[in-house]
Order: sequence, then structure tokens, then C-alpha cells
Amino acid sequence: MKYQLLTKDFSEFMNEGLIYIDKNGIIKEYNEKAKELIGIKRSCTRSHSKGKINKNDIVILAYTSFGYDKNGLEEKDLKKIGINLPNLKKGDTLLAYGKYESDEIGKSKVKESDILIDNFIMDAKIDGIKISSKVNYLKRFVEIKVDNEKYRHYYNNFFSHVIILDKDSKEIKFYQDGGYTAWKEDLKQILDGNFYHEKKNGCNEIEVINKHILDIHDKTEIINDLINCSQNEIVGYKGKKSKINGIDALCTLKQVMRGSEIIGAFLLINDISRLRNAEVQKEMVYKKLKLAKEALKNNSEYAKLFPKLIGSSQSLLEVKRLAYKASKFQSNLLILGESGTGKSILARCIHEASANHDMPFIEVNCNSIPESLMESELFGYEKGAFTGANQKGKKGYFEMANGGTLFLDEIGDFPKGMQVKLLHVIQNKKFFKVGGDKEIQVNLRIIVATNRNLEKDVKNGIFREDLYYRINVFPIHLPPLRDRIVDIYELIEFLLPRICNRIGTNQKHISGEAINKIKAYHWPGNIRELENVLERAVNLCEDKTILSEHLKIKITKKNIVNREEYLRPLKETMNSIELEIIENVYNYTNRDKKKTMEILKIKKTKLYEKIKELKNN
Ligand SMILES: Nc1ncnc2c1ncn2[C@@H]1O[C@H](COP(=O)(O)OP(=O)(O)OP(=O)(O)O)[C@@H](O)[C@H]1O
Repeated sequence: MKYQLLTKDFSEFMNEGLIYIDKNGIIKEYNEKAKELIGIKRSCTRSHSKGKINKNDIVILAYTSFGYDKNGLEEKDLKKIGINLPNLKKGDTLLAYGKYESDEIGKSKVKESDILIDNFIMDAKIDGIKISSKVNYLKRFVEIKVDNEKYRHYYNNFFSHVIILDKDSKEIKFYQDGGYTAWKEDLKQILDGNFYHEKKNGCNEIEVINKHILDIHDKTEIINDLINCSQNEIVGYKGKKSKINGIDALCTLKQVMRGSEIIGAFLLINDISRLRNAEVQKEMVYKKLKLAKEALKNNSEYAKLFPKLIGSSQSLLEVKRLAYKASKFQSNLLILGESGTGKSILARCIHEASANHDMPFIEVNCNSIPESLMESELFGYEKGAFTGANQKGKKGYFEMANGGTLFLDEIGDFPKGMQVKLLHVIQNKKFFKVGGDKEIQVNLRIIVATNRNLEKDVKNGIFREDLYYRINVFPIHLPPLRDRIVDIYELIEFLLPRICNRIGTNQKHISGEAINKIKAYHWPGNIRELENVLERAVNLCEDKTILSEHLKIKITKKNIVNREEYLRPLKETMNSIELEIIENVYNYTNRDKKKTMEILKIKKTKLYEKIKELKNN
């Protein structure tokens, strides 16, 4: 087969990292994405010169998951800074400090991986210097603070943060930054006495073109395959799951031919670490849910009772608790919540959990019935009651629901003229059919729902006050999706397979980046909108994984106006809105500064200023 090498210009547009080597293993092309993924190019905020560690230098380290680094430390290496932790396990979070090759005993703090907390912090003082290290699992950053200088790093799967202070001056002589494996700056290498590179404030890049691939990369399986492929030892492959510099990636290898001669090979790297990250986060949510459930042990029945009502956030558990209580007695209920939050589904769940679950559940959408037909639809009519009526007469919804539940959705749209009749029947459980003279007695539960502010409607004279008090005996408020965004994982897990089945397509997964986009959005249409967006994405996505570009949602100003925090100077509010927009877009572009500036049409100085502000928040 004949392959043409992609031109440089084109490769810079690619979403995948691309590395091309000739048959001698010399790197001829290394696109921007590959540099970014491997950390060949990194942006540093502070400078330090090239150097190596010396006896009595102070080492401060913060490992999110000990032992997960390639070439990383082993427990025995920690002894070099006076730390002895024989029970330290792979994956534990480790915060520690100590002096290199000194007799002094270092200090450490360890958190096992299955203990769930939001922050893990260690504060200390060493030789009069205040140090503080912290892992924030929610925002996924790890930070070391020396006096008041903060070194923060955001991570996907793990990060090993290190700062070294000079024994005499106590100045920072080394700090860890992204891409440390490519820069050969793993702590193990440093503690073994190897030199670390100089860092310049701004963009730092390792020269890779015309270097041998093994000068830049270790001889891992994938790099070995690349060399073998360029030498025709293997033909290549597509989409193999592998690790490159600790990043989970799908790797594709192809030979490059000129005529019939093999002149090299290229490696395409598709970063899937974010997907893994989403998995990890999902797992954390599940674990938190488990803890929450344990905390609510006494009432655990209701958590299990409504499996159709997906979500385990605190606020939804509270809804389930109330709904469980409500299902156990025959009182009328009012369900409040924005459109698409699941009011209908909740009403049905309550009916199904009640003693009368095998009796009818009748759902009526009040705004779909013309006012002129409302009475006959609700209460039925006798034969010949009016022209055009059914000869035999008809049962109304109240009679149909007898013994079970009548669910009146959109009660806020109930015509004013009919409200008094509704009040009567709710109070007395008795009514007359249209054209009838016999009062009919029913025994049923009435659940009403609305997305309107009924209190306001009462004030404005649109809704009868007496009816409002009658139906507001037991209100349940369903929170909007944006206020229980942790439920997004379970909802997607529930909805996606159903949508795929319905459409008749293969099951799809969702990328971590897409989940981030979903989480950043405000979901004015709630779960109904989420269903629609996912369905559209399934239709647009030709592969197995839904990417953020398949999600047709926009993070607009409209999404953020629904706030009650404006009682302060306008300038402050505007600043925080601006910050929020920048943060959203920055996260949306996967922390791509260039893209963020392009989208927002802002200058570099402004973006950097705002990012700094975000970091300090
Ligand atoms: N917690 C949930 N778990 C699973 N699906 C849900 C949940 N909440 C809502 N849905 C789904 O979202 C869609 C909208 O829900 P539903 O019709 O119950 O909302 P609603 O609040 O009654 O909306 P409206 O006010 O517009 O009538 C439905 O397809 C429903 O199945």
C-alpha cells in the first residue's frame, strides 16, 4: 500500500498527535498536538536554572497517586529525604517533605485511595519557611505553597508535584511542571542525582526535529513498535490502546512509502485520558452516593423505591424522601419544578409506590384541553348533554381515575372560570357530570404539577387563592438539572443506551471532554433537553464515542442570568460573570488558550490576567 506523508501544515490542524520518523529513527515531524500531549512544549510561569539536587536541600512533594508514574518513585526512594513509609500503597495520595540525604526525619501524610474527601492538606514549617501542600480532588489540582508563592497544577489522572529549595538560600531551585517525563524530570531521576533542565518564564520547548526518537522517548512498547514499523519489521496497526508518557492513548501506526521503498513510519496518538478521567470521576460520584446512602440508612427504602427516577444527588434524594412519605398516605400533592425536570415521572412513581398502584393512573395536561371542553373532559357528560356529544355519554378523567391517581399537569394554566369547580371537587370528592343531576362520589388522590410561580399568579389574580392553599398541602420541589449536575453521569448512563436502542444504532460511549461540556451548560430545558441533545449527538456521531462537537449546545449569556447574587456593585457582578464565561470557554476548549482567545476575541494579556484570577479564587 502506498502512503503519502501528510504535509506539515495539515498535521498542525489535526486533533491527534502525530510523530513521523524516518527508517533510521530520526524524528522528521512532531506536530503541535503531540508536543502538547507529551509535554515537549510547556508554558512555565517562573524561571530557574539548570541544576541538580544537593545534600540538605529541602524537597517538598505532593503525589496525587503514588506509584502511578512511569519511572516514578518507589517507597524505598523516599528514604533519601528521611521518609519511611513501609505501608504506603500504590495509588495513595502522599504529601511529604524532608531534607535530601540528611539525618533529619522528614514528615509525611498519606491518604488511602478509597477514602473520599474533597481536599487533602498538609501545612508545616521547615527552617522558618511556611509550606503547604494540597490535593483538591473536586477541582483536580495539586498545589504546593512556599511562603505565599503558589505552584498549582491541574491534572487528569495523576500528577507528581515537587519543589526543591536550596539548603542555604532557601530559594526555589526546581519545581515540577507538565511533561516531566519527556523532560526527564521525574523525581526518581532527580533524587538519583541527575540534572534537571533550566526553565524559562514563558514557552519552553525541547528541540525534537532531527533527534533520534530514543533521545526523546524511552523505549516503551509503542515507541519500539514505531521503530520496528519504520524498519518494516511490523506493518502497523490502527487504534491500539496503549500508554505513551503515562497518557492513555489510542495509537495508530503506519508505514510511509516512497514508490516501493519504506522510508519511515508515523504514529498517530489519540488522547483518551479524559475518558478515563470521566470514569474515575464517575466512580467517585458512585462512591459518594454510597456514602450518602449509608448516612441515610434509616430511610434507605425510599432511595431504592424510585428506580425510574434517575439521580442520587442530595437534592434528588430529598425529593425521593418526600415522595416516599407522600406515597404512603392518600393526601393530594403539588409538584413544582421547571419544565423537563421530571414532574410527570415523579407523579407516576408516587402512584406506583402507593397502596393503590394497581388502580388507574390518569395523566391530564391541562393546557392541551380547550377551555370550552374542560368541564366535560374532567367530569364527563350524560347522553345528549350537548350537540356533538357521544350518544352514550362519557366518563370524565375524575371518574376514570377513581380508586387511583389523577395527575393534573400544568395546573397553572387551568382556566380561571373552572378553578372554582376544581376546588369543589378537590374538597368534596363529589361532582356532577355535564347534563347530569346525580352527584358522583370518587375516591382518588390528586397530584397537580406546574412550572409556574403559583404564588405570583395568586398575587396577580390569575390563580384563585383558595385553590392554591388547597393544593399546596404537600409541595415537592424538583430541582433543575443545573443544581444537581452530579446526576448527569447516571442520567447519561441511563438515557444513552435507551436512545441507541430506540434509534436502532450501536451502543455509544461519551468522551470526557463531552461530559465536561455537558457539565458546563445550564440546561434550561432540563432532562428533556438532555435527552434531545443526546439523541441528536447519537445521530451525528458516526463512531462509537460521542465527542463534544456532537453536542449541539451553546454556553450563552442566557444560561448564566438565572442568579440571585446581584445585590452588590455592578462592577463586581460584571467581573464575576466575565470570569465565569472565560472559565467556561477555557474549560470548553480543553484549556486551549489560543482557542479561548479566538472564540472570545480577547487579548492574551486579558486572558492571562483572568486565568491568574481564577487560580487565586
Ligand atoms: N430523574 C429522571 N430520571 C429519568 N428520566 C427523567 C428524569 N427526569 C425526567 N426524565 C425524563 O425527562 C423527560 C421529561 O420529564 P417529564 O415529562 O416528567 O418532565 P416535566 O417536569 O413533567 O416536564 P413539563 O413541565 O414540561 O411537563 C421525560 O422523557 C422523562 O422520562
